[in-house]
Amino acid sequence: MSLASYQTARQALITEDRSLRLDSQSQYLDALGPTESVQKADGIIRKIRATEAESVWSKETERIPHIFPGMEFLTAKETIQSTELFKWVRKLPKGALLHAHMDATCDAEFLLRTASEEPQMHVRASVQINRETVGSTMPEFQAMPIDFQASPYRSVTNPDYEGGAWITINSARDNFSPELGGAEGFDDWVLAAMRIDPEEAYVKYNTSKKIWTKFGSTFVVARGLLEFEPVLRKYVRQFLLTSIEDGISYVEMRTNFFNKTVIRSDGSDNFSSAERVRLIGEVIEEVRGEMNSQGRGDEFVGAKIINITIRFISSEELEWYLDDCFSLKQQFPDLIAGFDLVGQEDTGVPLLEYLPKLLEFQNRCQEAGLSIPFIFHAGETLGDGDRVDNNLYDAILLGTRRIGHGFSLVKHPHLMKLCRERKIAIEVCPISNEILRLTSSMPAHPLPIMLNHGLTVALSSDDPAVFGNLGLSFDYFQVLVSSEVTGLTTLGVLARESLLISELEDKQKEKAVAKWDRRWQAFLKEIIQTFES
Ligand SMILES: O=c1[nH]cnc2c1ncn2[C@@H]1O[C@H](CO)[C@@H](O)[C@H]1O
Repeated sequence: MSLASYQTARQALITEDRSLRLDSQSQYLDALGPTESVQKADGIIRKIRATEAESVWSKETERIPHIFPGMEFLTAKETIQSTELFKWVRKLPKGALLHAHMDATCDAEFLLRTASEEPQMHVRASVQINRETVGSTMPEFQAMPIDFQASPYRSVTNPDYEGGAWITINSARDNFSPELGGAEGFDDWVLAAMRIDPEEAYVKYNTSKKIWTKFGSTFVVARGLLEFEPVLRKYVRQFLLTSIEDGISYVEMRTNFFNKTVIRSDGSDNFSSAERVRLIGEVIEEVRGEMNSQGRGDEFVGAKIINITIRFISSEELEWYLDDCFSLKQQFPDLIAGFDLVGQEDTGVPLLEYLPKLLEFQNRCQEAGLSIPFIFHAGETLGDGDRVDNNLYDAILLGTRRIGHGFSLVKHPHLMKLCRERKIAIEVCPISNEILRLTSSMPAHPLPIMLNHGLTVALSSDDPAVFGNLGLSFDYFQVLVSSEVTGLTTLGVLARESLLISELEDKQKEKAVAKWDRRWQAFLKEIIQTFES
Protein backbone atom coordinates (compact mmCIF):
# COMPACT_ATOMS: atom_id res chain seq x y z
CA MET A 1 0.00 0.00 0.00
CA SER A 2 1.29 3.44 -0.85
CA LEU A 3 1.60 6.07 1.79
CA ALA A 4 -1.07 8.13 0.03
CA SER A 5 -3.62 5.35 -0.10
CA TYR A 6 -2.91 4.48 3.52
CA GLN A 7 -3.67 8.07 4.46
CA THR A 8 -6.90 7.97 2.46
CA ALA A 9 -7.98 4.71 4.07
CA ARG A 10 -7.07 6.10 7.47
CA GLN A 11 -9.15 9.23 6.99
CA ALA A 12 -12.07 7.14 5.72
CA LEU A 13 -11.85 4.90 8.78
CA ILE A 14 -11.89 7.84 11.16
CA THR A 15 -14.83 9.43 9.35
CA GLU A 16 -16.73 6.15 9.42
CA ASP A 17 -15.98 5.72 13.12
CA ARG A 18 -17.32 9.16 13.90
CA SER A 19 -20.30 8.98 11.61
CA LEU A 20 -22.88 8.05 14.23
CA ARG A 21 -22.23 11.15 16.30
CA LEU A 22 -24.86 13.81 15.91
CA ASP A 23 -22.19 16.42 15.34
CA SER A 24 -20.94 14.67 12.22
CA GLN A 25 -24.33 14.23 10.61
CA SER A 26 -25.42 16.79 8.06
CA GLN A 27 -28.97 17.13 9.35
CA TYR A 28 -27.66 18.41 12.68
CA LEU A 29 -24.78 20.38 11.24
CA ASP A 30 -26.91 22.12 8.63
CA ALA A 31 -29.21 23.32 11.37
CA LEU A 32 -26.32 25.28 12.87
CA GLY A 33 -26.25 27.64 9.90
CA PRO A 34 -23.55 28.56 7.36
CA THR A 35 -20.80 25.93 7.58
CA GLU A 36 -18.06 28.45 7.10
CA SER A 37 -18.80 30.48 10.22
CA VAL A 38 -19.48 27.39 12.32
CA GLN A 39 -16.12 25.92 11.35
CA LYS A 40 -14.32 29.18 11.81
CA ALA A 41 -15.68 29.72 15.32
CA ASP A 42 -15.12 26.07 16.19
CA GLY A 43 -11.50 26.42 15.07
CA ILE A 44 -10.97 29.52 17.19
CA ILE A 45 -12.34 27.80 20.27
CA ARG A 46 -10.14 24.75 19.61
CA LYS A 47 -7.11 27.01 19.47
CA ILE A 48 -7.96 28.61 22.81
CA ARG A 49 -8.46 25.16 24.27
CA ALA A 50 -5.12 23.90 22.96
CA THR A 51 -3.29 26.98 24.21
CA GLU A 52 -4.79 26.68 27.68
CA ALA A 53 -4.15 22.94 27.80
CA GLU A 54 -0.51 24.00 27.94
CA SER A 55 -0.63 27.36 29.69
CA VAL A 56 -3.16 26.42 32.37
CA TRP A 57 -3.82 22.69 32.57
CA SER A 58 -0.22 21.51 32.42
CA LYS A 59 1.15 23.95 34.96
CA GLU A 60 1.40 22.21 38.29
CA THR A 61 0.94 24.43 41.30
CA GLU A 62 1.43 23.82 44.97
CA ARG A 63 -2.32 23.64 45.44
CA ILE A 64 -2.94 21.46 42.36
CA PRO A 65 0.06 19.21 41.80
CA HIS A 66 -1.97 16.83 39.62
CA ILE A 67 -3.54 19.41 37.30
CA PHE A 68 -5.13 18.30 33.99
CA PRO A 69 -8.11 19.34 31.83
CA GLY A 70 -11.35 17.82 33.09
CA MET A 71 -9.90 17.17 36.53
CA GLU A 72 -12.14 17.06 39.59
CA PHE A 73 -14.36 20.13 39.63
CA LEU A 74 -14.21 21.31 43.23
CA THR A 75 -10.44 21.60 43.10
CA ALA A 76 -10.42 23.10 39.61
CA LYS A 77 -13.30 25.57 39.88
CA GLU A 78 -11.26 28.74 40.43
CA THR A 79 -8.84 27.80 37.68
CA ILE A 80 -11.72 27.14 35.29
CA GLN A 81 -13.15 30.58 36.03
CA SER A 82 -9.83 32.21 35.21
CA THR A 83 -9.68 30.84 31.66
CA GLU A 84 -10.50 32.51 28.35
CA LEU A 85 -12.32 29.35 27.28
CA PHE A 86 -14.73 29.63 30.20
CA LYS A 87 -15.53 33.21 29.25
CA TRP A 88 -16.72 31.99 25.85
CA VAL A 89 -18.58 29.02 27.24
CA ARG A 90 -20.48 31.42 29.53
CA LYS A 91 -21.69 33.29 26.45
CA LEU A 92 -22.82 30.23 24.54
CA PRO A 93 -26.62 30.09 24.19
CA LYS A 94 -27.37 26.81 25.91
CA GLY A 95 -30.98 26.09 25.10
CA ALA A 96 -32.73 24.00 27.72
CA LEU A 97 -31.72 22.93 31.19
CA LEU A 98 -33.57 19.64 31.44
CA HIS A 99 -32.23 18.07 34.63
CA ALA A 100 -32.09 20.24 37.71
CA HIS A 101 -33.58 19.74 41.16
CA MET A 102 -35.33 23.01 41.79
CA ASP A 103 -34.55 22.92 45.51
CA ALA A 104 -30.82 22.98 44.75
CA THR A 105 -30.53 25.49 41.94
CA CYS A 106 -29.56 28.81 43.60
CA ASP A 107 -26.37 29.69 45.39
CA ALA A 108 -26.67 28.55 49.03
CA GLU A 109 -25.61 32.01 50.13
CA PHE A 110 -28.57 33.52 48.28
CA LEU A 111 -30.92 31.13 50.03
CA LEU A 112 -29.51 31.93 53.46
CA ARG A 113 -29.60 35.68 52.85
CA THR A 114 -33.13 35.58 51.45
CA ALA A 115 -34.47 33.46 54.29
CA SER A 116 -32.78 35.71 56.85
CA GLU A 117 -34.92 38.61 55.62
CA GLU A 118 -37.93 36.78 57.05
CA PRO A 119 -38.51 37.56 60.75
CA GLN A 120 -40.46 34.31 61.05
CA MET A 121 -37.47 32.16 60.12
CA HIS A 122 -36.11 30.23 63.09
CA VAL A 123 -33.15 27.95 63.67
CA ARG A 124 -32.24 25.28 66.15
CA ALA A 125 -29.58 22.64 66.76
CA SER A 126 -29.81 19.31 68.54
CA VAL A 127 -27.05 20.35 70.97
CA GLN A 128 -25.27 23.53 72.00
CA ILE A 129 -22.88 24.60 69.24
CA ASN A 130 -19.25 24.93 70.31
CA ARG A 131 -15.82 24.05 68.97
CA GLU A 132 -16.49 20.35 69.40
CA THR A 133 -19.98 20.20 67.92
CA VAL A 134 -19.88 22.83 65.16
CA GLY A 135 -18.36 20.50 62.57
CA SER A 136 -20.76 17.63 63.15
CA THR A 137 -24.07 19.28 64.04
CA MET A 138 -26.38 20.56 61.31
CA PRO A 139 -28.62 23.57 61.76
CA GLU A 140 -32.33 23.02 61.31
CA PHE A 141 -34.62 25.77 60.01
CA GLN A 142 -38.33 26.41 60.10
CA ALA A 143 -40.61 29.36 59.45
CA MET A 144 -42.95 29.86 62.42
CA PRO A 145 -46.35 31.51 62.82
CA ILE A 146 -46.24 35.29 63.40
CA ASP A 147 -47.12 34.98 67.11
CA PHE A 148 -44.56 32.23 67.78
CA GLN A 149 -42.57 32.71 71.00
CA ALA A 150 -38.91 32.00 70.35
CA SER A 151 -36.77 30.61 73.16
CA PRO A 152 -34.99 33.12 75.39
CA TYR A 153 -31.51 32.05 74.24
CA ARG A 154 -29.78 34.58 72.06
CA SER A 155 -27.97 31.97 70.01
CA VAL A 156 -27.31 28.26 69.64
CA THR A 157 -23.82 28.88 70.98
CA ASN A 158 -24.99 30.15 74.39
CA PRO A 159 -23.44 27.95 77.11
CA ASP A 160 -26.88 27.19 78.53
CA TYR A 161 -28.52 26.57 75.10
CA GLU A 162 -30.83 23.64 75.36
CA GLY A 163 -30.74 21.39 72.26
CA GLY A 164 -33.91 21.67 70.16
CA ALA A 165 -34.93 25.20 71.23
CA TRP A 166 -35.98 27.51 68.38
CA ILE A 167 -34.37 30.94 68.05
CA THR A 168 -35.00 33.57 65.37
CA ILE A 169 -32.39 33.24 62.65
CA ASN A 170 -31.27 36.82 63.06
CA SER A 171 -30.74 36.56 66.78
CA ALA A 172 -28.86 33.30 66.34
CA ARG A 173 -26.69 34.86 63.66
CA ASP A 174 -26.01 38.20 65.37
CA ASN A 175 -25.16 36.51 68.65
CA PHE A 176 -23.23 33.52 67.32
CA SER A 177 -20.20 33.09 69.56
CA PRO A 178 -17.26 35.36 68.59
CA GLU A 179 -15.02 32.38 69.33
CA LEU A 180 -16.67 30.61 66.41
CA GLY A 181 -16.43 33.64 64.15
CA GLY A 182 -19.57 35.61 65.12
CA ALA A 183 -22.12 36.26 62.37
CA GLU A 184 -19.70 35.12 59.69
CA GLY A 185 -19.06 31.95 61.63
CA PHE A 186 -22.81 31.35 61.66
CA ASP A 187 -22.93 31.74 57.87
CA ASP A 188 -19.98 29.37 57.46
CA TRP A 189 -21.66 26.81 59.68
CA VAL A 190 -24.89 26.94 57.67
CA LEU A 191 -23.30 27.11 54.22
CA ALA A 192 -21.01 24.17 54.93
CA ALA A 193 -24.11 22.14 55.76
CA MET A 194 -25.67 22.96 52.37
CA ARG A 195 -22.59 22.42 50.17
CA ILE A 196 -20.02 19.74 49.48
CA ASP A 197 -16.43 20.90 49.80
CA PRO A 198 -13.36 19.32 48.12
CA GLU A 199 -12.13 17.76 51.35
CA GLU A 200 -15.47 15.99 51.76
CA ALA A 201 -15.77 14.80 48.17
CA TYR A 202 -12.19 13.73 47.61
CA VAL A 203 -10.95 12.68 51.04
CA LYS A 204 -13.44 12.26 53.85
CA TYR A 205 -16.33 10.70 51.89
CA ASN A 206 -14.49 9.54 48.81
CA THR A 207 -16.93 6.83 47.67
CA SER A 208 -20.32 7.03 46.08
CA LYS A 209 -21.96 5.53 49.14
CA LYS A 210 -20.26 7.81 51.65
CA ILE A 211 -20.76 11.05 49.77
CA TRP A 212 -24.49 10.40 49.56
CA THR A 213 -24.76 10.69 53.35
CA LYS A 214 -23.45 14.24 53.15
CA PHE A 215 -25.30 14.99 49.90
CA GLY A 216 -28.66 13.85 51.27
CA SER A 217 -28.24 15.96 54.42
CA THR A 218 -27.74 19.19 52.43
CA PHE A 219 -31.36 18.98 51.26
CA VAL A 220 -32.65 18.60 54.80
CA VAL A 221 -30.96 21.84 55.82
CA ALA A 222 -31.98 23.78 52.70
CA ARG A 223 -35.57 22.58 52.88
CA GLY A 224 -36.25 24.41 56.15
CA LEU A 225 -35.15 27.69 54.59
CA LEU A 226 -36.76 27.16 51.21
CA GLU A 227 -40.12 25.63 51.97
CA PHE A 228 -41.65 28.91 53.06
CA GLU A 229 -43.91 30.71 50.60
CA PRO A 230 -42.11 34.09 50.40
CA VAL A 231 -38.65 32.49 50.19
CA LEU A 232 -39.82 29.99 47.60
CA ARG A 233 -41.11 32.79 45.41
CA LYS A 234 -37.80 34.67 45.47
CA TYR A 235 -35.84 31.45 44.99
CA VAL A 236 -37.66 30.41 41.84
CA ARG A 237 -37.23 33.90 40.46
CA GLN A 238 -33.50 33.87 41.21
CA PHE A 239 -33.17 30.44 39.61
CA LEU A 240 -34.74 31.68 36.38
CA LEU A 241 -32.80 34.96 36.29
CA THR A 242 -29.42 33.31 36.93
CA SER A 243 -30.20 30.63 34.36
CA ILE A 244 -30.93 33.35 31.80
CA GLU A 245 -27.65 35.08 32.69
CA ASP A 246 -25.89 31.83 31.90
CA GLY A 247 -27.49 31.54 28.45
CA ILE A 248 -30.25 29.08 29.34
CA SER A 249 -33.54 29.95 27.66
CA TYR A 250 -35.85 27.22 28.97
CA VAL A 251 -35.89 24.95 32.02
CA GLU A 252 -37.72 21.86 33.20
CA MET A 253 -37.31 21.95 36.96
CA ARG A 254 -37.74 18.80 38.97
CA THR A 255 -39.90 20.03 41.80
CA ASN A 256 -40.05 17.93 44.91
CA PHE A 257 -43.54 17.33 46.29
CA PHE A 258 -42.35 14.81 48.88
CA ASN A 259 -43.47 17.25 51.58
CA LYS A 260 -47.13 17.44 50.73
CA THR A 261 -47.42 20.98 52.04
CA VAL A 262 -45.00 23.79 52.80
CA ILE A 263 -45.28 26.81 55.08
CA ARG A 264 -47.60 29.64 54.06
CA SER A 265 -46.64 33.30 54.60
CA ASP A 266 -48.59 33.36 57.86
CA GLY A 267 -46.59 30.44 59.21
CA SER A 268 -49.26 27.78 58.86
CA ASP A 269 -48.14 24.52 57.32
CA ASN A 270 -50.82 24.17 54.66
CA PHE A 271 -49.55 25.68 51.43
CA SER A 272 -50.64 22.93 49.07
CA SER A 273 -48.91 21.41 46.06
CA ALA A 274 -51.40 23.18 43.78
CA GLU A 275 -50.57 26.50 45.42
CA ARG A 276 -46.87 25.79 44.89
CA VAL A 277 -47.41 25.07 41.22
CA ARG A 278 -49.47 28.24 40.89
CA LEU A 279 -46.71 30.26 42.58
CA ILE A 280 -44.05 28.84 40.27
CA GLY A 281 -46.28 29.56 37.27
CA GLU A 282 -46.73 33.16 38.40
CA VAL A 283 -42.98 33.66 38.74
CA ILE A 284 -42.35 32.17 35.29
CA GLU A 285 -44.88 34.56 33.75
CA GLU A 286 -43.47 37.51 35.65
CA VAL A 287 -39.94 36.80 34.43
CA ARG A 288 -41.15 36.20 30.90
CA GLY A 289 -43.02 39.49 30.94
CA GLU A 290 -39.97 41.37 32.22
CA MET A 291 -37.71 39.83 29.59
CA ASN A 292 -40.15 40.72 26.84
CA SER A 293 -40.53 44.27 28.06
CA GLN A 294 -36.73 44.65 28.12
CA GLY A 295 -36.61 43.50 24.51
CA ARG A 296 -34.89 40.28 25.61
CA GLY A 297 -37.62 37.88 24.58
CA ASP A 298 -35.18 35.65 22.72
CA GLU A 299 -33.37 34.90 25.95
CA PHE A 300 -36.23 33.20 27.76
CA VAL A 301 -39.08 31.12 26.46
CA GLY A 302 -40.39 29.72 29.75
CA ALA A 303 -40.23 26.82 32.16
CA LYS A 304 -42.10 23.71 33.21
CA ILE A 305 -42.22 21.43 36.22
CA ILE A 306 -41.37 17.75 36.44
CA ASN A 307 -43.25 16.45 39.44
CA ILE A 308 -41.01 14.36 41.70
CA THR A 309 -41.13 12.42 44.91
CA ILE A 310 -38.49 10.32 46.61
CA ARG A 311 -37.87 6.65 45.89
CA PHE A 312 -37.91 5.42 49.46
CA ILE A 313 -41.69 5.61 49.90
CA SER A 314 -43.90 2.53 49.79
CA SER A 315 -46.10 1.65 46.82
CA GLU A 316 -49.14 2.69 48.85
CA GLU A 317 -47.60 6.08 49.51
CA LEU A 318 -46.68 6.46 45.85
CA GLU A 319 -50.36 6.26 44.98
CA TRP A 320 -51.02 9.56 46.76
CA TYR A 321 -48.25 11.30 44.82
CA LEU A 322 -49.43 9.92 41.49
CA ASP A 323 -52.99 11.03 42.25
CA ASP A 324 -51.72 14.45 43.21
CA CYS A 325 -49.66 14.70 40.02
CA PHE A 326 -52.73 13.70 38.00
CA SER A 327 -54.80 16.42 39.57
CA LEU A 328 -52.03 19.02 39.19
CA LYS A 329 -51.84 18.19 35.50
CA GLN A 330 -55.60 18.73 35.19
CA GLN A 331 -55.32 22.12 36.87
CA PHE A 332 -52.08 23.25 35.23
CA PRO A 333 -51.80 21.43 31.90
CA ASP A 334 -49.10 23.75 30.53
CA LEU A 335 -46.91 23.60 33.60
CA ILE A 336 -46.68 19.93 34.51
CA ALA A 337 -44.29 18.21 32.10
CA GLY A 338 -43.88 14.77 33.63
CA PHE A 339 -43.31 12.55 36.64
CA ASP A 340 -40.14 11.12 38.19
CA LEU A 341 -38.81 9.37 41.30
CA VAL A 342 -35.55 10.66 42.79
CA GLY A 343 -33.08 10.04 45.60
CA GLN A 344 -30.16 7.68 45.97
CA GLU A 345 -30.78 4.94 43.44
CA ASP A 346 -28.35 2.44 44.97
CA THR A 347 -30.34 2.27 48.22
CA GLY A 348 -33.77 3.26 46.91
CA VAL A 349 -36.79 1.19 45.91
CA PRO A 350 -36.32 -0.14 42.35
CA LEU A 351 -38.90 0.88 39.74
CA LEU A 352 -39.95 -2.76 39.46
CA GLU A 353 -41.45 -2.65 42.94
CA TYR A 354 -43.59 0.33 42.02
CA LEU A 355 -44.66 -1.25 38.75
CA PRO A 356 -48.35 -1.97 39.50
CA LYS A 357 -48.94 1.64 40.59
CA LEU A 358 -46.98 3.07 37.69
CA LEU A 359 -48.86 1.00 35.12
CA GLU A 360 -52.18 1.86 36.73
CA PHE A 361 -51.26 5.54 36.51
CA GLN A 362 -50.35 5.24 32.85
CA ASN A 363 -53.64 3.58 32.05
CA ARG A 364 -55.55 6.19 33.98
CA CYS A 365 -53.79 9.02 32.14
CA GLN A 366 -54.48 7.38 28.82
CA GLU A 367 -58.18 6.95 29.58
CA ALA A 368 -58.44 10.56 30.65
CA GLY A 369 -56.48 11.77 27.64
CA LEU A 370 -53.85 13.36 29.88
CA SER A 371 -50.23 13.25 28.82
CA ILE A 372 -47.96 12.91 31.87
CA PRO A 373 -44.84 11.16 30.60
CA PHE A 374 -42.37 9.49 32.91
CA ILE A 375 -38.97 11.16 32.80
CA PHE A 376 -37.12 8.77 35.06
CA HIS A 377 -33.80 8.89 36.83
CA ALA A 378 -32.17 5.53 36.01
CA GLY A 379 -28.70 4.02 35.83
CA GLU A 380 -27.13 6.52 38.25
CA THR A 381 -24.95 3.73 39.56
CA LEU A 382 -21.68 1.86 39.14
CA GLY A 383 -23.57 -1.44 38.94
CA ASP A 384 -23.88 -3.76 35.97
CA GLY A 385 -26.85 -6.10 35.96
CA ASP A 386 -27.78 -5.64 39.60
CA ARG A 387 -31.22 -4.52 40.79
CA VAL A 388 -30.21 -0.87 40.58
CA ASP A 389 -28.73 -0.94 37.09
CA ASN A 390 -31.81 -2.92 36.03
CA ASN A 391 -33.91 0.21 36.57
CA LEU A 392 -32.82 1.09 33.04
CA TYR A 393 -34.86 -1.80 31.63
CA ASP A 394 -37.95 -0.73 33.52
CA ALA A 395 -37.53 2.95 32.71
CA ILE A 396 -37.42 2.13 29.01
CA LEU A 397 -40.27 -0.40 29.14
CA LEU A 398 -42.35 2.19 30.96
CA GLY A 399 -41.77 4.55 28.08
CA THR A 400 -39.55 7.06 29.81
CA ARG A 401 -39.22 10.13 27.62
CA ARG A 402 -35.64 10.78 28.70
CA ILE A 403 -33.27 9.10 31.14
CA GLY A 404 -31.94 11.06 34.12
CA HIS A 405 -28.19 10.30 34.32
CA GLY A 406 -28.08 6.89 32.58
CA PHE A 407 -24.53 6.59 33.83
CA SER A 408 -24.54 2.79 33.46
CA LEU A 409 -26.38 2.83 30.11
CA VAL A 410 -23.23 2.26 28.06
CA LYS A 411 -23.04 -1.25 29.52
CA HIS A 412 -26.21 -2.07 27.57
CA PRO A 413 -25.75 -2.14 23.80
CA HIS A 414 -29.36 -3.00 23.05
CA LEU A 415 -30.73 -0.30 25.32
CA MET A 416 -28.45 2.20 23.63
CA LYS A 417 -29.90 1.12 20.30
CA LEU A 418 -33.43 1.61 21.64
CA CYS A 419 -32.51 5.06 22.94
CA ARG A 420 -31.23 5.96 19.50
CA GLU A 421 -34.27 4.61 17.69
CA ARG A 422 -36.83 6.09 20.05
CA LYS A 423 -34.83 9.24 20.56
CA ILE A 424 -34.77 8.79 24.31
CA ALA A 425 -32.32 11.48 25.36
CA ILE A 426 -29.89 11.03 28.23
CA GLU A 427 -29.73 13.84 30.77
CA VAL A 428 -26.03 13.71 31.55
CA CYS A 429 -24.84 15.57 34.64
CA PRO A 430 -21.04 15.49 34.38
CA ILE A 431 -20.12 17.43 37.52
CA SER A 432 -22.77 15.75 39.64
CA ASN A 433 -21.50 12.31 38.59
CA GLU A 434 -17.96 13.28 39.45
CA ILE A 435 -18.75 14.81 42.86
CA LEU A 436 -21.04 11.92 43.75
CA ARG A 437 -18.03 9.72 42.95
CA LEU A 438 -19.28 7.72 39.96
CA THR A 439 -16.21 8.92 38.11
CA SER A 440 -12.97 10.43 39.34
CA SER A 441 -12.73 12.99 36.54
CA MET A 442 -14.36 13.95 33.23
CA PRO A 443 -12.01 12.04 30.91
CA ALA A 444 -13.14 8.86 32.72
CA HIS A 445 -16.84 9.69 32.28
CA PRO A 446 -18.91 7.59 29.81
CA LEU A 447 -20.23 10.68 27.99
CA PRO A 448 -17.95 10.28 24.93
CA ILE A 449 -19.18 6.70 24.61
CA MET A 450 -22.75 7.98 24.50
CA LEU A 451 -21.93 10.69 21.98
CA ASN A 452 -19.88 8.37 19.78
CA HIS A 453 -22.79 5.94 19.69
CA GLY A 454 -25.19 8.58 18.47
CA LEU A 455 -27.23 9.14 21.60
CA THR A 456 -28.91 12.46 22.17
CA VAL A 457 -27.56 14.02 25.32
CA ALA A 458 -28.85 16.93 27.38
CA LEU A 459 -26.00 18.27 29.51
CA SER A 460 -27.36 19.22 32.91
CA SER A 461 -26.27 20.62 36.26
CA ASP A 462 -28.45 18.52 38.64
CA ASP A 463 -27.87 20.28 42.00
CA PRO A 464 -25.73 23.38 41.48
CA ALA A 465 -26.48 24.77 44.96
CA VAL A 466 -24.69 21.80 46.47
CA PHE A 467 -21.95 21.31 43.88
CA GLY A 468 -21.26 24.96 43.01
CA ASN A 469 -21.74 24.40 39.26
CA LEU A 470 -24.32 27.17 38.90
CA GLY A 471 -25.84 27.51 35.44
CA LEU A 472 -24.69 25.13 32.73
CA SER A 473 -21.34 26.68 31.86
CA PHE A 474 -19.23 24.60 34.22
CA ASP A 475 -20.66 21.34 32.92
CA TYR A 476 -20.26 22.45 29.29
CA PHE A 477 -16.70 23.49 30.06
CA GLN A 478 -15.71 20.18 31.62
CA VAL A 479 -17.09 18.36 28.59
CA LEU A 480 -15.35 20.66 26.13
CA VAL A 481 -11.88 20.24 27.64
CA SER A 482 -12.10 16.48 28.06
CA SER A 483 -12.37 15.28 24.47
CA GLU A 484 -10.50 16.07 21.31
CA VAL A 485 -13.53 15.29 19.09
CA THR A 486 -15.94 17.44 21.03
CA GLY A 487 -15.82 21.07 20.00
CA LEU A 488 -17.96 24.16 19.85
CA THR A 489 -19.96 22.47 17.09
CA THR A 490 -20.81 19.60 19.42
CA LEU A 491 -21.94 22.01 22.12
CA GLY A 492 -24.07 23.83 19.54
CA VAL A 493 -25.75 20.61 18.46
CA LEU A 494 -26.36 19.61 22.09
CA ALA A 495 -27.81 23.00 23.00
CA ARG A 496 -30.13 23.11 19.99
CA GLU A 497 -31.22 19.50 20.51
CA SER A 498 -31.97 20.16 24.17
CA LEU A 499 -34.89 22.34 23.08
CA LEU A 500 -36.10 19.78 20.55
CA ILE A 501 -36.18 16.94 23.08
CA SER A 502 -37.87 19.04 25.74
CA GLU A 503 -41.52 18.74 26.73
CA LEU A 504 -42.42 22.02 25.04
CA GLU A 505 -45.38 21.69 22.67
CA ASP A 506 -44.48 21.62 18.97
CA LYS A 507 -45.43 25.24 18.30
CA GLN A 508 -43.51 26.51 21.33
CA LYS A 509 -40.57 24.36 20.32
CA GLU A 510 -40.41 25.91 16.89
CA LYS A 511 -40.40 29.38 18.39
CA ALA A 512 -37.80 28.45 21.00
CA VAL A 513 -35.49 26.99 18.38
CA ALA A 514 -35.90 30.01 16.09
CA LYS A 515 -34.90 32.25 18.99
CA TRP A 516 -31.93 30.01 19.78
CA ASP A 517 -30.82 30.04 16.13
CA ARG A 518 -30.68 33.84 16.16
CA ARG A 519 -28.60 33.90 19.31
CA TRP A 520 -26.29 31.17 18.05
CA GLN A 521 -25.53 33.15 14.88
CA ALA A 522 -24.84 36.27 16.93
CA PHE A 523 -22.56 34.23 19.18
CA LEU A 524 -20.57 32.83 16.26
CA LYS A 525 -20.25 36.32 14.86
CA GLU A 526 -18.92 37.67 18.13
CA ILE A 527 -16.26 34.95 18.35
CA ILE A 528 -15.16 35.50 14.77
CA GLN A 529 -15.13 39.28 14.99
CA THR A 530 -13.17 39.27 18.24
CA PHE A 531 -10.38 37.24 16.74
CA GLU A 532 -10.38 38.75 13.26
CA SER A 533 -9.96 42.33 14.33
O1 LIG B 1 -28.46 13.11 41.15
C1 LIG B 1 -29.46 12.82 41.83
N1 LIG B 1 -29.99 11.57 41.75
C2 LIG B 1 -31.05 11.19 42.48
N2 LIG B 1 -31.66 11.98 43.32
C3 LIG B 1 -31.20 13.22 43.43
C4 LIG B 1 -30.10 13.70 42.70
N3 LIG B 1 -29.92 14.98 43.02
C5 LIG B 1 -30.84 15.29 43.93
N4 LIG B 1 -31.60 14.23 44.19
C6 LIG B 1 -32.67 14.13 45.16
O2 LIG B 1 -33.65 15.05 44.83
C7 LIG B 1 -34.22 15.58 46.00
C8 LIG B 1 -34.30 17.05 45.84
O3 LIG B 1 -35.13 17.42 44.82
C9 LIG B 1 -33.35 15.14 47.16
O4 LIG B 1 -34.07 14.24 47.93
C10 LIG B 1 -32.17 14.48 46.53
O5 LIG B 1 -31.77 13.31 47.21
